[in-house]
Amino acid sequence: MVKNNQPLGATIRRDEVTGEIFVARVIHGGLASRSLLNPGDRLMEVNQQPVGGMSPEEIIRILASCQGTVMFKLVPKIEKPANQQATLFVQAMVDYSPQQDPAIPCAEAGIQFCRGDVLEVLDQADALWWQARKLRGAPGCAGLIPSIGQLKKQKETCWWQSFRALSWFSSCLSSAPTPPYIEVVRYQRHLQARHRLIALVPSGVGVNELRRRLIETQPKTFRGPVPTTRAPKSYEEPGQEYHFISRSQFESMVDSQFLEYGNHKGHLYGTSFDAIADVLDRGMVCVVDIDPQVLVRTQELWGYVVFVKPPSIYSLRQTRKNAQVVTSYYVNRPFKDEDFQEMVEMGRKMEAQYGHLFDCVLVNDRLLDACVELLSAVQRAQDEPQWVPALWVSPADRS
Ligand SMILES: Nc1ncnc2c1ncn2[C@@H]1O[C@H](COP(=O)(O)OP(=O)(O)OP(=O)(O)O)[C@@H](O)[C@H]1O
Repeated sequence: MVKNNQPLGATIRRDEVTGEIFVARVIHGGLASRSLLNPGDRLMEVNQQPVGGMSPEEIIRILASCQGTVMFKLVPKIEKPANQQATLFVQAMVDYSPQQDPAIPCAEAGIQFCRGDVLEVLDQADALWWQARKLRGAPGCAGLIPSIGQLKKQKETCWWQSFRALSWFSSCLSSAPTPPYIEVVRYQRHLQARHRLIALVPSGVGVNELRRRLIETQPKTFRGPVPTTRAPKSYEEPGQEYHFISRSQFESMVDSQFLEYGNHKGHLYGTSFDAIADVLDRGMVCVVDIDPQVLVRTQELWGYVVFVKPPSIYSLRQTRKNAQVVTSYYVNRPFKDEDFQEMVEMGRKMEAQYGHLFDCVLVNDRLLDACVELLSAVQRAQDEPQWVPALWVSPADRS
């Protein structure tokens, strides 16, 4: 229901048999809920005009023409619906716009959300349309969001198709498709608990440099346990960013021990479970760079995923003037414009495909700024309360 273009925070429905008009739902925190309207109340009159037998559209027209106070005459529903469900917090894995969803009963009552938003679900009484509010920004009124059941029904809408594309990628590595929402809880790591694994997702834009500098700032805190077959550079200390091993040693580890491994510019690199566990068990923070498809957001690793994104081509030209790119022919050469275009394009594609898996997006523009930002993101991940998947935390540990 809308008056003077302002939603009243309620929807109505007509009983097709009796023609009676009922309040269908009342949005939590909206004007109608403050006026003590309840779902199931029978609407008799609006400003003394009987509404029985009218269509909902006619009633909305009456409301739209009302000036000042609106008086409803209602027959209240005898038993009030008790919302027994505990509040649920979910993190959206998809973008959603009610204006583009043809199935929503009232687009004005819906809320728009983006991947990564945390939503407080206040009402799940309707199996198809839940009421929720976004936690980011100023606390607003609740709105309708599709329930998980409703999302499953809506396989053909545009925004759902983009979600299916995403879940296809994730399913390359996990057999379960990505759900549209995951239940999350607020969690503060105990001081004695293992640190979260820090996973930097590269898009060819300086992840190695950032990882190296992070470890260098506090070598007793940060460690990168990546075995590699390449030779150490003059400034690299074995065991800090890399373990330098022979190809035959590497190959003997390949079958069982790696989360991910591959050939990069002629050398083998890997991320092994044991090496990560070793760093974490020493009470240090383990920092790896990893392909976004590798599942590190698990109960074992508590991965905190930082996507390192390129700035604009203009900024790349400015900041990489003196930088060298290592080509696949083992030659260092200055960056070219094609390299920058490739970085920007790669960053755009990765964000579109895997954005729902990133805890933090960091733009590697000016190197020192990016280093400071990375350090503070890593500290936040370890020391501040975080929304994490509910599956990771036992009920006794939830705050
Ligand atoms: N913000 C920055 N400003 C200037 N130079 C940078 C910046 N970030 C990285 N570089 C330089 O760019 C070059 C490539 O960086 P790096 O080797 O870390 O890239 P990478 O993302 O790991 O690339 P690849 O995935 O291809 O190995 C290095 O010479 C590095 O010093």
